[in-house]
Amino acid sequence: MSEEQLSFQAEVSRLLDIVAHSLYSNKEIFLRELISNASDACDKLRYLAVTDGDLMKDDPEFRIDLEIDPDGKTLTISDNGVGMNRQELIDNLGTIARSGTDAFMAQMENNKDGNNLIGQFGVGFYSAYMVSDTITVTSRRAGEDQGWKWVSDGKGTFTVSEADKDTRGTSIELHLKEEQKEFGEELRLRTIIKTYSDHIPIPIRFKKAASTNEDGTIENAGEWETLNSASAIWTRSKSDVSDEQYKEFYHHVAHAYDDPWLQEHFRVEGVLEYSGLLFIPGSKPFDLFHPERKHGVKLYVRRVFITDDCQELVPAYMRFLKGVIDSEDLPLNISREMLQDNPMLRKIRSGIIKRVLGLLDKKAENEPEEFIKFWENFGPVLKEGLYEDLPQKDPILKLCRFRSINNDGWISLADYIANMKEGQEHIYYISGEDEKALRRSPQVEGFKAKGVDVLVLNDSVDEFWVTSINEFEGKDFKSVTRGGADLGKIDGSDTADEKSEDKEDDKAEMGALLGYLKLTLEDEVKDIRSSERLTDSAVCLVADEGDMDIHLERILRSHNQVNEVSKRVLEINPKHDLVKRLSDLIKQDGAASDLEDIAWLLLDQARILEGQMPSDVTTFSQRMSRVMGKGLS
Ligand SMILES: Nc1ncnc2c1ncn2[C@@H]1O[C@H](COP(=O)(O)OP(=O)(O)OP(=O)(O)O)[C@@H](O)[C@H]1O
Repeated sequence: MSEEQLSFQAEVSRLLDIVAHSLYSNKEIFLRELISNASDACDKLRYLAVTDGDLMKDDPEFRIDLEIDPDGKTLTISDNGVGMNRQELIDNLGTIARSGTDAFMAQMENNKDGNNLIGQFGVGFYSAYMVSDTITVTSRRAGEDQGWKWVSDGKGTFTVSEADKDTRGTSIELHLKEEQKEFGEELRLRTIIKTYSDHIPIPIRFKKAASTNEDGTIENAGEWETLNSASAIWTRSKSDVSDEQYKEFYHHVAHAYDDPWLQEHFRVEGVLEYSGLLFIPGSKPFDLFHPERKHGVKLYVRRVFITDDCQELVPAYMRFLKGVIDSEDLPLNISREMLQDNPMLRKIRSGIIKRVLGLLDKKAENEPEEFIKFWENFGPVLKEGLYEDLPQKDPILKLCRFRSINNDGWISLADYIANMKEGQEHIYYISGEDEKALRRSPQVEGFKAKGVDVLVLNDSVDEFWVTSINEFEGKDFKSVTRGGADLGKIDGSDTADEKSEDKEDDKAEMGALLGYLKLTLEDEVKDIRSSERLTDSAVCLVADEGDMDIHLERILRSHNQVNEVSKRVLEINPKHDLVKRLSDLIKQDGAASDLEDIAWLLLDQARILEGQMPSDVTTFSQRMSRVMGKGLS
C-alpha cells in the first residue's frame, strides 16, 4: 500500500492549533506524556501475553529508549510495547474519543489564561507539537509482521504508509522546533526524566553520547544507561518514596497535572492481599459529570496491569478516585468479563469504600477547611452514594456539607441539629437550582423570622437522595415547600414569634377571604390556606403533605417521567397589608366583581415566585393592566 494522506478529525485540528500556539511555559511535560503512553503500551502487551505468550517471547524485557541525533535536531522515544497497526495509528492519533474535550476546547478558546488549562487537561500525545514541527511515528503491532509509518506536521493532515520495522512497538521521532532545541540536550533530558518519570516501572534508557579519549579511541558509543528507578512505586515502602515521586506518579496515573488533595499508600494483608496507591485530585476534572466518565483506578494483578476500566472496583460515586490497586489473589489470566461478578473483587471494592470514607471522615474532623476544598469539587458526586449505596448512607451523610439560610459558609448535619430550636422536630430544607433564589424564597420567610435554619439544596442530585432518606440521627428531612410549616410548635427566638391566639384570630379574620378565593380559584389550586410560613410576601405555593415536592416534580417533568402538573396549595399571608385590605373589602362588599382580577393575580404571582409561568399570559397581562389602571384613577 502506498502512502495515503488523511485528515485529522476536526476536534484534533482545533486541539493541535491550540497546542502549537500555546505559550504554556511547562513544555517539558510532552516527554512525560510520551513516556506515559509508552509505559501504558508495555502494560497492555504484558496483559495480552498472559494468554498469548508468543506475543513477547522474542523480546521479553520491556524498555523505553531515548535517543538524540548528534546535532540535537531530533529526539526519538521508542518502546517495545504493544505497538499500533495501520488502523490503530489512524484511530488513536487522528481522533479524540475523550469526554469533556469540547468543554475543554471552548474554555481554552475563550479563556485568556487558557495556557494553564493545557496543563489541567493533559493533551497527551498531541503535547509533543509544543516542541516539534514534524513528528514521525513508526510502529508495529505485537503479533503482526508489517510496520507502519505515520507522519504529520500537525496542520490538518497526516500520512500513513508501510514501513520496515524489525521489532514490535512504537518509535516516535520528534523533529524539534528551532527554538526548542534544549530538548535535544542530554542533560536537559536526564533532568526531565528524573523529575517526571522516575516512578515508571519500566527501565527508561538513554543512549550515552560517545566520547573520544586522548588516544583517539571512542568510548561509550552505543551504550545504554538506565535513568529511572524502574520499580512499581506502590510496591516500595512508604519511606522509600518522596512526596515528589508520589506526585509524579499521580500525574502519570491520573493523566493530570494538578496536585493530589489526598494520597493513600497502603497494603492489606490477611485473607485477601492487595496493595493500593489511591489519590483524590486537587481540582475538578472537566468530565466529572459526563455520563461516560469512569473512575481512574487501574487494576493490577501481581504487578501486571489488567484494566483501567473495571467498574466493579470502585463505585460510580467515587469516580473522583485515581490510582492503582494491585491484587495478590486474583488469577493473572482473569478476563475482563470474569471481573464482573467476582467475590474477591467485591471485597476489595468494599475495602476501598470503607478506607476512603474513613480518610474523608478524618480529614473532615482534623482539617475542616481542607475538607471543604474536597467537598466543593466532589461533594455532588459523593452524594450519589446516598441512594446508590444505602448501607453507606450514614457515613456519607456525616460527611455531607450544606448551604443554609442562616449561614454563609458550609455546615454539617451535626451542626444543623446542634442549632435546632426548642420544639423543632425536622431537618428543614428547600431545593431548587438557584441558591440565591432559594435563599430569598417566600417559603423560608417564616423560618428565617423564627431563627429556624433551612438547608439549601441546589445540586441536581439532592432531590433524589433527600426524598429517599428517612432520617439522620432520628430527625427526618422535611421540605419547606410541602405540607404544613408546623412553625407554631417551634419556640422562636425573635419578636416575630406569635402567640397561638393570634393565629386563631388570623384564621377567623381571613375566613371570608379564604372562602372567596376558594370559590374563584377552585379549578386551579388544591386548597387555599392562611400561611404560617410567610412574613414579607403576600402569597406562595406549597405542595400538599402527600403530594410530590414542586421542584422534584419539575425535574421529573423535564425528563418526561411525569406528565401532569399537580395542583398546589396557595398560602396567603394574613399579616400582609394587601391581604388585610382584601379581607376588609370582602367583609364590606361581599364578592365585589373587581376582586376577581386580584385573586387571579395573587395566584399568578405565586406561580412566578416558583419560577413558573402564569397559566395564561395574555389574560394575566390584561388583568394586570386593569388593576394598574384602577390604581391610577
Ligand atoms: N507508544 C505508544 N504505543 C502504543 N499506543 C500508543 C502509544 N502512544 C499513544 N498510543 C495510542 O494512542 C492513544 C492516544 O494517545 P494520547 O496520549 O493522545 O491519549 P491517552 O494516552 O489515551 O490519554 P491522555 O490524553 O490522557 O494522555 C492512546 O490511548 C494509545 O492507544
